[in-house]
Amino acid sequence: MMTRLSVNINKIATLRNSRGGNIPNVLEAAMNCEKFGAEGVTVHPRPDERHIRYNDVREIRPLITTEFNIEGYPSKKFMDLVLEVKPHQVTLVPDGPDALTSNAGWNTLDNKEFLTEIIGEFKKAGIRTSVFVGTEARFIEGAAKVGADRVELYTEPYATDYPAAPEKAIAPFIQAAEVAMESELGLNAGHDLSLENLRFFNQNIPGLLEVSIGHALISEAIYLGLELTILKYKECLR
Ligand SMILES: CC(=O)[C@@H](O)[C@H](O)COP(=O)(O)O
Ligand SMILES: NCC(=O)COP(=O)(O)O
Repeated sequence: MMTRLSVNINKIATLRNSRGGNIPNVLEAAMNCEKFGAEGVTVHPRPDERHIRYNDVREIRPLITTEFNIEGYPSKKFMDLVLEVKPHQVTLVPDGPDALTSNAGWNTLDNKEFLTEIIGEFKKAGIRTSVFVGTEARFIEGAAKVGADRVELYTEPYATDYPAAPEKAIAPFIQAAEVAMESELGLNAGHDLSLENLRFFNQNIPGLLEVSIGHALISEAIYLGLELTILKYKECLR
């Protein structure tokens, strides 16, 4: 099965927010991602709404015909939004409110009770749950124990190490994928994946179901256009 590409459109919203007004239009961008072949749209609302806004999330939901993935820290406000909007998937990320961007996965052992309760709420609402984790086996196994359907591997360390030493960079992720499989968890991945490093990642990670990509993809679209950029990312996933 081919790995699905979910485009994170936070950066489109960040550009719009820099000026006020509605250029570029995030709703149009979400629809265009799907039109140009993305198999999903990801958003990551943050408490200060400096990227995608809560209301954007509400307005995008009815437009999505593929898969809608909402990522974020499960505060009360975030949970209420997700339960109202009912995306196909929610990805829980342990970011503090002032995080510049996501910079770590969950310690699923220390947060066992918290995550179990939250995942239970989303499960009751029929929303698939994914937990953002690093490559440590005990935290992936912990994600299964709190009831998650999937994990999303935090790929920033892979992206950083890939240019100098691809084999070394991928090794912990191959092991993590095996642990996820043994734990009967579906496998997603994201953060800093790009046209440079995506093909190698996908070729080497068994059972990869979905990647969510924003920063590099939207940046490349400035030069190539969104349609060609999405096509190029999808080629890396073949
Ligand atoms: C969880 C993850 O890696 C992404 O959601 C990333 O944090 C993008 O969010 P920003 O665009 O707000 O940095
Ligand atoms: N979950 C990762 C994501 O949505 C996008 O991360 P990035 O490509 O913006 O680093």
